[in-house]
Amino acid sequence: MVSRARQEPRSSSSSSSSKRAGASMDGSPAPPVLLRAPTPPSNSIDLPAAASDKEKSEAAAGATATAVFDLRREPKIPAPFVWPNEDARPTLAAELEVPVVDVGVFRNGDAAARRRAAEQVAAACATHGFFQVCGHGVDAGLARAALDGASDFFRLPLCEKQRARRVPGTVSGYTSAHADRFASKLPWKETLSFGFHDGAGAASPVVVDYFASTLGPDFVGMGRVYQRYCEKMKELSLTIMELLELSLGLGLGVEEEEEGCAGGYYRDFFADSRSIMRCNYYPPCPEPERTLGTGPHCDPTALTILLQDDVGGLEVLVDGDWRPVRPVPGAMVINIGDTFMALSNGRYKSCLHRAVVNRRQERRSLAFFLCPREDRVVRPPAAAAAAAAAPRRYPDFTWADLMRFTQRHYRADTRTLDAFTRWLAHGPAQEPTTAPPAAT
Ligand SMILES: C=C1C[C@]23C[C@@]1(O)CC[C@H]2[C@]1(C)CCC[C@@](C)(C(=O)O)[C@H]1[C@@H]3C(=O)O
Ligand SMILES: O=C(O)CCC(=O)C(=O)O
Ligand SMILES: [Fe+2]
Repeated sequence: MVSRARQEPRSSSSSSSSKRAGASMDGSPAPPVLLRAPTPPSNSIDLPAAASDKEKSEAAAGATATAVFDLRREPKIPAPFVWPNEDARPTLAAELEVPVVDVGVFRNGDAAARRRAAEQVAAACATHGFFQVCGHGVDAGLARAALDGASDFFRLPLCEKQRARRVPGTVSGYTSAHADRFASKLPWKETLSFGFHDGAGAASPVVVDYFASTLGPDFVGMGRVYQRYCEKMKELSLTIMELLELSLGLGLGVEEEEEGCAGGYYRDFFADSRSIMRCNYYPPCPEPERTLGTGPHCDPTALTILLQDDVGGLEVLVDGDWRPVRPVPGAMVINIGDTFMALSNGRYKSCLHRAVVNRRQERRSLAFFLCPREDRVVRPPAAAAAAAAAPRRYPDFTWADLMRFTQRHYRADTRTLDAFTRWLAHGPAQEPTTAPPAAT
């Protein structure tokens, strides 16, 4: 039996000192706190096809209470957090060699440097779909403030965090282990998610407004940190879109390239993006080898920019093995999502990844998910199909449809895009027409 020992995190960490997981104030095991479930929305979230009969009968019976787990007080992991061995397979020790690409060349480099960066990205995206970026223009102080803001939020008492609890059917808000959505394979994490968009559609700073309206005036400072952080994330996303276009050989003409002018199909496609910011908080876990912080999945979104602290836990599936992605100080992790895989007509792959937890240290990661405006039709540029001389791999769809699919019908996992295209062919017809869940 292969040892199931989970790799312990790297020794040094700027994270807070490790806390004993699971001990309540007097040391006795703390029962999960049961709160009455919010009234299910009219179009309640269907359980994924793989849901057990028990889950479906509970849903049909309109479960009257939703367990809310305070993950810092569980001495052993409750049954719903135990994942199948296939998902929680041990980690292969070898870290994944992920190129660190200097994207600063898109602001001040020469065409040759941009081409070299594009070659690094093409090599990564043709295999595991992950690369890291430096020269991203995000001030180290802002990155630190964003990570520390996550610690400050998640250290709040559960009742305070619950003031921001997720609105059913949307991705916005606070959740502890998604216990409000799923009955099994619960992830050992808490998350806080909110939408970001700027430009013509935003009369005021939407992230500041979200924190002020959801958590109150004491949280305006935290909102300002994430407002600024999201603005820099969007800027970086558009630079990476240029880089991806160049790496796919769809790039700007030679003269535009020489002039380094911004533009291109993908950059324009996301100019009015409406993205999702998610703060992940992974408490220390009493039985890390039996659960997962985030289960195996491909991101349904277009691009993910991940800022992780130095604890480690992100893993990518490569040739059947789970390979750690080591935190590189000052760098950010980039991966392609399902929506960009469709935009590249399948030339770049949305790759399987997961997050593992450990006994001793909390871990924080900030994921910025780039998403198109809800009603934009996701369709690859003609050149993408022509260049690959391949037929269209995916049908036209809107992000609103894919978002609704992941929030109301299907738990994003390893086969989301295939399940979605099948649902598109049969599903929406029965779907009551409802406005897409607002990401903000
Ligand atoms: C559109 C989305 C759904 C999830 C957040 C995201 O913005 C992009 C990643 C998705 C997710 C993290 C994939 C794994 C399963 C999931 C349920 C989770 O563990 O949080 C997914 C997110 C979701 O809230 O549905
Ligand atoms: O926390 C991590 O390292 C990964 C999280 C992730 O994949 C996600 O939130 O989509
Ligand atoms: Fe992810």
